[in-house]
Amino acid sequence: MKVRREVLSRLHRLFYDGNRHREYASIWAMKTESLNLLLSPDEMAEADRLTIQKGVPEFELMQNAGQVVADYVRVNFSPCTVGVVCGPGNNGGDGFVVARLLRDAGWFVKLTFMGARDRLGEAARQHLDLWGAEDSPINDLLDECDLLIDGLFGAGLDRDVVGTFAELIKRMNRTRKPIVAIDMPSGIDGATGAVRGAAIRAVASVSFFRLKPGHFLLPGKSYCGDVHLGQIGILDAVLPRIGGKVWHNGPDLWQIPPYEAQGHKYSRGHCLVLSGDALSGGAARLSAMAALRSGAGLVSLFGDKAALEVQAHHVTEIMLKPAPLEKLLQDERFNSLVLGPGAGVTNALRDKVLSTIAAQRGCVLDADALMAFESDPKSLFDHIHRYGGDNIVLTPHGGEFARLFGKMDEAESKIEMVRIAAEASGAQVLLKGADTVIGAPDGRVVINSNAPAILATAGSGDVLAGIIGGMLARGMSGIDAACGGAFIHGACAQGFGKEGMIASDLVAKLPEVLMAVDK
Ligand SMILES: NC(=O)C1=CN([C@@H]2O[C@H](COP(=O)(O)OP(=O)(O)OC[C@H]3O[C@@H](n4cnc5c(N)ncnc54)[C@H](O)[C@@H]3O)[C@@H](O)[C@H]2O)[C@@H](O)CC1
Ligand SMILES: Nc1ncnc2c1ncn2[C@@H]1O[C@H](COP(=O)(O)OP(=O)(O)O)[C@@H](O)[C@H]1O
Ligand SMILES: [K+]
Repeated sequence: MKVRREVLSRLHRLFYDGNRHREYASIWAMKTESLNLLLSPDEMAEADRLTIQKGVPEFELMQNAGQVVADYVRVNFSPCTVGVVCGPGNNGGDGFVVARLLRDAGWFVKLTFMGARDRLGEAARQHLDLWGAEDSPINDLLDECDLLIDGLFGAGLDRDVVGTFAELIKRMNRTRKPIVAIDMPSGIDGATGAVRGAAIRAVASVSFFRLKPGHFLLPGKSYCGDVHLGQIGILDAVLPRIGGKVWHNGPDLWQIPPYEAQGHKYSRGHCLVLSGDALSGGAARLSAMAALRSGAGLVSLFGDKAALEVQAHHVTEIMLKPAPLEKLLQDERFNSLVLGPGAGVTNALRDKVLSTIAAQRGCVLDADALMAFESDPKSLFDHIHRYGGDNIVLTPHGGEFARLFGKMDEAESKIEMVRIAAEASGAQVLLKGADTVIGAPDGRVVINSNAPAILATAGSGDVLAGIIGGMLARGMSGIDAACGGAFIHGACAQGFGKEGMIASDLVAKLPEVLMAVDK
């Protein structure tokens, strides 16, 4: 009898132990110098300043910046007449270098300088002198050139563009000629992606060292065209001093736990998804299928018996658990939950959310699970702070976000909004939309930019919640699961890549995408 108990206990350990919050080494600690790191214009200026302080001449940085842009132009365009429009600061300085290098390469180049020589910095003045040719009247340049280079404003844009400059930007856009922007399209705020008055619509933006949030946040992203990054001699070694906390999402940021040769279904977690009532079960079913396809070892729908009887007609691999949640939560193998899709805003749902948080399970709170707290969000946030939110992901769209976190200042960028929300709630906040921004309570923010507009279809958010639920079941932390989930969701839509996509097509694409992101 004793032996049998020991064997059972060993089996239990082998199968279930350590399953509940099995976390894989987070790779964020190594991300300070990642190429996915995004720097605001102020942080970028600081990187420049620190690099120059360490002995790299500004003249050389500017030369290299111009070289990167000129190389991009030479690779992507055939020799033609190029018009370089230079503004009053160092963005214009880069423009002088581009003009000279293309001229040296035998291209025909015109340049208009919209500033004053004596107000340029030393490096830009030297490069203007090296260019050394006559300024072209802007009308000639716009009429006669086939390709325009926008060197008006970059990281130094510090106010709305009005008057002559706004008019010039509009005229450049109206030519419908291809425009390559140096660093950022002039008029786009590099920190927020906002259009400051007027902005260049570029076919390409060539930037330096690290990209900026404005390259990926809307509307900025839609003004940038192809985004190209080049290295110009700014030192990675300055990055720890800058301490940037915003990243562009991609598989380098997170790791999906690998399938282990000796693994079994319980070692990949069991995800519980709350079913809506008998007439609203499709959303939860989409989440459940997405969680299972994302590699959770097991997925079960739970909820009212009447609802599960309807679900029984639709599901095969997914199990049905009519037991009350309190009872289910006594079983530690249920390590991840998805609550909200199609659930209905009720007090009962509110209680289920609070019980799940108190039981310290990984969970995704979506849609109705968020709206159940609309009148008293503090009770949700207090509970998360009390029991820990590392493995909790809130996935509001813009409307739900405003109702849960209150209307924020219009001028606040999505980055700041999400940062405030994640800190207030104590959980990861994934703010959905045409651009998706994810925040962790410690201030880390990740911008996801791979989602095509075909994702705006009924049920695609339910699939996202399910993917994240599956990732949590596999042992990823809340921030990794949220980032991984958003990226994979976008990649599924890209993989489908055509009109007519419905949410279940995303689920069908998951195996292919998971193979592709597997490292
Ligand atoms: N050492 C550096 O700082 C380096 C900077 N580089 C380039 O320099 C750029 C940043 O240079 P700066 O900091 O000089 O800034 P910018 O050249 O982007 O713009 C600053 C100038 O534009 C004016 N300005 C800003 N907003 C305006 C508005 N709305 N209407 C009218 N005028 C406006 C400012 O008064 C200032 O004269 C980067 O984007 C990059 O292209 C590169 O050369 C690499 C090295
Ligand atoms: N224009 C768009 N471009 C890219 N992604 C989008 C766009 N509109 C919506 N999405 C994405 O589609 C999903 C929609 O989710 P949600 O609003 O919850 O819809 P539903 O409730 O129908 O599932 C989110 O992941 C969102 O980021
Ligand atoms: K520019």
